[in-house]
Amino acid sequence: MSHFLVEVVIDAPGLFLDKRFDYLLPRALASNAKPGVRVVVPFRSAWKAGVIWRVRSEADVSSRVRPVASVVDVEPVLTEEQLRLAEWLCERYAATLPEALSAILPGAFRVTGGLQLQPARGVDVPDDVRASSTWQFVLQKKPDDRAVAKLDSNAKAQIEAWVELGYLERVLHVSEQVQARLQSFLSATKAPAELLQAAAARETRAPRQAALLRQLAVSGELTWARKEYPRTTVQPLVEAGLVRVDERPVSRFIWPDREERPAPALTVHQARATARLAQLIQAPGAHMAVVHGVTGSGKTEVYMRAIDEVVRQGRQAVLLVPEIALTPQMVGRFYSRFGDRIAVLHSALAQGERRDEWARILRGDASIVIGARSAVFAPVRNLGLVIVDEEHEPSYKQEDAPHYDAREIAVRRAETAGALVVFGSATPSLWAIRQVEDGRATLVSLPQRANGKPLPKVEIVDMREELRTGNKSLFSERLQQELEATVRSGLQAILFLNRRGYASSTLCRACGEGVQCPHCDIHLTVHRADGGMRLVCHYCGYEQSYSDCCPACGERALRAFGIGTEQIESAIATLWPDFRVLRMDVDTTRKKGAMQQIVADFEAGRADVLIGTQMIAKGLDFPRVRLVGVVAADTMLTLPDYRAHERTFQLLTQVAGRAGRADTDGVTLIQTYRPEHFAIQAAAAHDFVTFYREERNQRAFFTYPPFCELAVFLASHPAEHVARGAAMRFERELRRSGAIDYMTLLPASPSGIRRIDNLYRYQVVLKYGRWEDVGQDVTQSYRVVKERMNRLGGSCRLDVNAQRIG
Ligand SMILES: Nc1ncnc2c1ncn2[C@@H]1O[C@H](COP(=O)(O)OP(=O)(O)OP(=O)(O)O)[C@@H](O)[C@H]1O
Ligand SMILES: [Zn+2]
Ligand SMILES: [Zn+2]
Repeated sequence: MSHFLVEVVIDAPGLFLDKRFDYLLPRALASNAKPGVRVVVPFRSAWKAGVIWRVRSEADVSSRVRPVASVVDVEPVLTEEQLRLAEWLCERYAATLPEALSAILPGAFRVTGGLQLQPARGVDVPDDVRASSTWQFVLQKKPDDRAVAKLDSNAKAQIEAWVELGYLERVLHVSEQVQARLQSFLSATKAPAELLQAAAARETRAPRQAALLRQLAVSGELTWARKEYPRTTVQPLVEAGLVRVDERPVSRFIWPDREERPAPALTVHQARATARLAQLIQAPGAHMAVVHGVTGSGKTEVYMRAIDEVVRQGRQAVLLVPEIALTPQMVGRFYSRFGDRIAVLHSALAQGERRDEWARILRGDASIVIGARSAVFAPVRNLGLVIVDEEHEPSYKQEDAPHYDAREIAVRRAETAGALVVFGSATPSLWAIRQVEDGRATLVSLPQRANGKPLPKVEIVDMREELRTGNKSLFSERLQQELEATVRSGLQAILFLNRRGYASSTLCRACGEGVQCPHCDIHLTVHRADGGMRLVCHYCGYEQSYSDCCPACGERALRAFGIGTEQIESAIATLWPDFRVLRMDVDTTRKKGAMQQIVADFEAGRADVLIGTQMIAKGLDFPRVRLVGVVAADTMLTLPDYRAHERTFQLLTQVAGRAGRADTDGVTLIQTYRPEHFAIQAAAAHDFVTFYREERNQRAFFTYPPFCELAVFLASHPAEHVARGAAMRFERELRRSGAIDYMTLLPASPSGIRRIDNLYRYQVVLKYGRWEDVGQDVTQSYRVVKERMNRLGGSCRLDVNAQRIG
């Protein structure tokens, strides 16, 4: 007789768990032994949750293989395609299987298993035992071993004795983080005519029953509102065979009010783009397109038409947007077009909502998924289209393990499914344009704004001139004039600065020292908390109060340097006390929903000026914004990052693009100390092509992506020599491996910030052509070092296809 064996991936971190473990499946549980089903299994001396990866049938099974303890699901929570995708994640990003699993399956599906004490069944328990308070405690609480350990020694001894005597037993209890929400439905089991007849017969005797029957005759089905129809009303109808009650899972997610908005007539360019995408959708096989549409060109409408095309074919679509763009307004736009065929997946949802939306997609109840980065893993079974909007955004790359890039996952899934993948942006990344150059992607352009107006006029303001003429304010004369004019005429302005806080650092005018974080190798940032000033570390959260007394030399000569968003806010309050100002940065958006609130307030005209960091540059559509002011463009240029020029160009173009999107003409002013820089010049001229050529040449010359790929290894440890040692060991391992012929190594060195939160950080940067050539050796070397480092109390990470260094 053959046995069912299942291979289980354990849902817990730890390098030693990075494999599939064999378990025996008892015959009684065999019917739901499907890959993607959650189980609880015995593991060493405990219970662990996991997912069935594969099912095998084998004649001989070693007696050491233990049986599965509990099967949680009837239907899988992951599709076969997702399981294979998880395996691919491991290869592509040097991830472990549990890491890949946790990236794909939402945390709301987490399961825990443990033993609970409960009275044994069918055993006669003496009355004096029953009467004791300890017995009552066990009866009510069903305690696990941890809860028992907290009891006094008397009670503990008593309980152990009862277990010996067989009065109590330990039973496995499985609990889910969040359970499906079930809703009862009432449905008619007879034809309307028969229901109406039955209603008439009950009219006087049972008017409520009659009312229910008449409703069901019209609608066929109702959600069961127990206030209106109590059980005493429903039960007789069920017994009479007229009504059926069943429970079905429903989503906890509540949609905003649906506001019908007709689809606009397409502009010429939108029509052309839509037709091109429709061709690619209909063509057999997988395809890739890059939609390069200037800011305000109406890309969203083009996406909607493509999605419509795919859905009409009976296939599914996934739309990825940056987290910030997932405002209720934006989701509302899609909802008004597509109704509840949409599912949303993003971090602002409650656990239960996420779980239910995931389940709706799995059941095929939703055919359009909208979400942030992780929505790329949505459990669609018949994928026809993936759209990555604002494709250039760094947030598509996951910072923690597994360090996946949602753009690559999108390509991978489209290839597997024979679907179209679309990358849309006003400022496509060098990577995206490279796909076009290499013939892998089709370029689709939207060169004009949907409102028919020109792109906003951009002026560069030379701040060196302002200094020379004696203006020491944050705002140039020009910016002051335009700001005043804009707000006085009832329109809105956006002021952009890519740095939060009040000032970026401190400097002593007497001795030249600044104040450093005691735990990190970085200057403290000045913040203006209620009333007073504070010094804050942006890396570890350390805080201290601010005084102008220099900690190094003791002179009262400490000054704040480098402007931040808070300083702009207070400068406006001084210059124009009547302006209504909103600020959007990490500090004002920590609370859940705060970001959405700011966007909604500004959109509704409850503020004149919005001050913000890069958060405000992404795909927001505010019709009343006339002026955009970039307070200091240089802060981004000087970052120690090979993508500093690209980021500067993208941010300037995107933020400039927030101006003049509806009926007003837009004005953008860029304040800078380096007005001649090509990234600034190109952004001001809306000249993507010139920027692209210049940047492409520099990257090719110095061999940086997209002309190679980077991987960054980082070791951190409280002792500097251990961190350095691990990085050097990794480097040596690689030099000894065959992969060294296919890559360039930048030797072990301190990372951009040498110490964060008392941990020293050392890195090794790898440059290579294709991961396939080096991946196995690199992963192998990484594991060797990581295992050792884990024992030494430190940690290692390897960011494959890294978007930044250090
Ligand atoms: N065919 C059309 N006719 C009239 N208005 C349109 C049309 N298409 C889009 N719009 C409007 O144009 C504005 C800009 O559209 P949308 O937000 O899609 O731009 P976008 O291309 O995504 O820009 P960005 O890259 O700056 O986010 C929106 O207010 C939208 O309602
Ligand atoms: Zn000093
Ligand atoms: Zn710190």
